[in-house]
Amino acid sequence: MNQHHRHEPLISLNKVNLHFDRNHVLQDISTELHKGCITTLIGPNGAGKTTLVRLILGLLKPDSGTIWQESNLRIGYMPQKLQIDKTFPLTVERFLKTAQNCSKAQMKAVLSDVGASLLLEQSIHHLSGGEMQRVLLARALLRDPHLLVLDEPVQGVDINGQLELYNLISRIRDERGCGVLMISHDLHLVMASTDHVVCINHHVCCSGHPEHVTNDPSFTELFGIKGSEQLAVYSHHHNHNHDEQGNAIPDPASDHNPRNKKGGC
Ligand SMILES: Nc1ncnc2c1ncn2[C@@H]1O[C@H](COP(=O)(O)OP(=O)(O)OP(=O)(O)O)[C@@H](O)[C@H]1O
Repeated sequence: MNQHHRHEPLISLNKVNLHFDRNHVLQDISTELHKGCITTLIGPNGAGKTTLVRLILGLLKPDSGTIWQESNLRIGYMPQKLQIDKTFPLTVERFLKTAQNCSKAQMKAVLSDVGASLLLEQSIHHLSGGEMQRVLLARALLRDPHLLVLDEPVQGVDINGQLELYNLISRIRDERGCGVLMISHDLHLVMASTDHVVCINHHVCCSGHPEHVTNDPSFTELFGIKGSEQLAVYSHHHNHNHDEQGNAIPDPASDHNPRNKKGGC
């Protein structure tokens, strides 16, 4: 077990369920987020990742199950993308102030933390993909969060920039000791920069330390990854099928069936 997991949890979900009308989007989700630990949420499109994040942010309430969080927990949230009216002139400085009432010195310090110290006076509309992600990260950090929640933090960034961003997130975790929850579609890069992986497809399919799961032959079978293939193209082999509501139905004939084989999804 990773040393970070010895920390007390920041947030603990126990058998959380959530429906949108008849769509049972989250089914009996139990997981924990820990101080100093980077947890990555992966799963196919429509699996409920963003919905789970919205629950954790307190924007949605579960239909059943409990979400416990440490008292006075501060969460810094980096959204997937922001719709900003391009006709509305907005510098990075003004944009950062929309999140938190903060001094110029605080803004400079946090921009320097994310390697974007020269951007303060720039228009938000003229930033590159990587610069925008750094500014969004800086904005989330201004709250001095105990938990940083990042929804696809490397979206719109080239491969070198993605690696840099993941390294930056690891460094921020090391320096601040905060917990990190991120949604990612890039399984390969995520494996190198995360402590804990939770794969959901409405329910938790599998979870664990990436070194443990990648050393397990059932992992390759489960995720269908080879070499540097990415999550976007992986074929998600299950040990079960899903009905139209997404409920897991074991396939009795399959050797992926948990009754027939230990471990796996
Ligand atoms: N506010 C809502 N009202 C009704 N249905 C919703 C709502 N939000 C999400 N859904 C549905 O819940 C399911 C899960 O959506 P969610 O955005 O959580 O998936 P995701 O795993 O984040 O997907 P992606 O990887 O494509 O971003 C989808 O079927 C979606 O249509």
